[in-house]
Amino acid sequence: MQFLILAAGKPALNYAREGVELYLSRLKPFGKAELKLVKDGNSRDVSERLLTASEGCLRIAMDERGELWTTDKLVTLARNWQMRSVRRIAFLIGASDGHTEELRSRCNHVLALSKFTLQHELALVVLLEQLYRCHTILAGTPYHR
Ligand SMILES: C[S@@+](CC[C@H](N)C(=O)[O-])C[C@H]1O[C@@H](n2cnc3c(N)ncnc32)[C@H](O)[C@@H]1O
Repeated sequence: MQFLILAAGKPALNYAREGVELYLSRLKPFGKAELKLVKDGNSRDVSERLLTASEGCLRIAMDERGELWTTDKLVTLARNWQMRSVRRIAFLIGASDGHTEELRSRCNHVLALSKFTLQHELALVVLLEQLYRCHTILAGTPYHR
C-alpha cells in the first residue's frame, strides 16, 4: 500500500515548504508515501490533471465539504486497504478555487480535515502529518499519543 499525495504547484509559503520537507523526510523510512505536484491553474484544469495523475488509484478528494474522520478511522481504513492489497491511495488537494463537482463524484471518498476552508498548502502539511502519524501507528513506533 502506497500513499500518493497530489497537489497543484510547488508550496510557496516558507512555513509550508518546511512542513512539507519535514513530514516527507519523516515518511521516507516507511517508503510508502510520494508527493507529486501537478501544474497549477483554474479549478477545471487542475481537477483534470489530478484525475489523470491518480488513474488506477483509490482516490480521496481533500475537501472541506467532505466527511470528518478521526486518526483511528484513517488507521482502520489503512489496515483494511493493506489487507485487500489496495496498492495505491491518492489524496487529491485542489488549487485556490478547489475541486470540480466531477472530481468529487469520481473519488472513492471526500475527506475534510476540518470544516474550515484551509489554504491549500496548509491542508497539504496537515494531511502529511496525519499520514506520518498513521504510519507510526501501523508500525507501532512511539510518535503517536
Ligand atoms: C483554498 S481551498 C479551496 C476552497 C474553494 N473555495 C472550495 O470551494 O473548495 C484549496 C484546497 O485545499 C484543500 N482544503 C482546504 N480546506 C480543506 C479542509 N477543511 N479539508 C480538506 N481539504 C481542504 C482542498 O483540497 C481544496 O481544494
